[in-house]
Amino acid sequence: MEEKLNKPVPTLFEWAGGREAFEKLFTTFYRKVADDEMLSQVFKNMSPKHATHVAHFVSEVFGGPELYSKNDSGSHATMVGHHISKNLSDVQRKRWIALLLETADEVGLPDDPEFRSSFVGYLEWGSRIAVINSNIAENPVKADEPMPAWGWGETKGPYQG
Ligand code: HEM
Repeated sequence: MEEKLNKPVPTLFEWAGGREAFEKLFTTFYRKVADDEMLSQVFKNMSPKHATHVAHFVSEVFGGPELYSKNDSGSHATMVGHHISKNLSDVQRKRWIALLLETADEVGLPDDPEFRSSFVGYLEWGSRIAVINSNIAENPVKADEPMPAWGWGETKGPYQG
């Protein structure tokens, strides 16, 4: 029992496979987005760096290195700023999540119940906030606010086994 308690807890970033895993996930995903009847319209102006930026943002939120806030010179406010006034709908949000989860299976992201529960929890949380922010005209996040952080949450992790 003691030994189990002393086991180091991996971050979601580490558990998922690190930077490479997130870059593969989002690069594959945004390729699918470009071919998707509904989402291709929403992302018609995305930059060639979009997939990498989102991969870096999520990596950092999941406990990885400061790939978005340092390497990409981004911040929580920068990310939120990209959604302001985009007028996203809940139908688009649901399609975004469905396609991303399909891609997660395709690229072999860990499929254990605990990781997937934390992952889906984050996507539900983040995507709902993105839709809310997309329907307001001013960025509510100040430039110096810290990046969000996401962990294993209430499910606890398979690392305990
Ligand atoms: C957890 C959820 C989400 C995260 C972490 C996220 C993250 C990001 C980031 C980091 C950017 C900036 C990319 C760059 O620097 O090039 C961005 C832009 C954007 N996101 Fe999201 N996003 C989320 C959900 C969504 C959803 C659900 C939608 C729509 C269905 C959406 C639509 C957009 C659009 C339209 C842009 C701007 C693209 C452009 O440059 O034209 N996002 N997002």
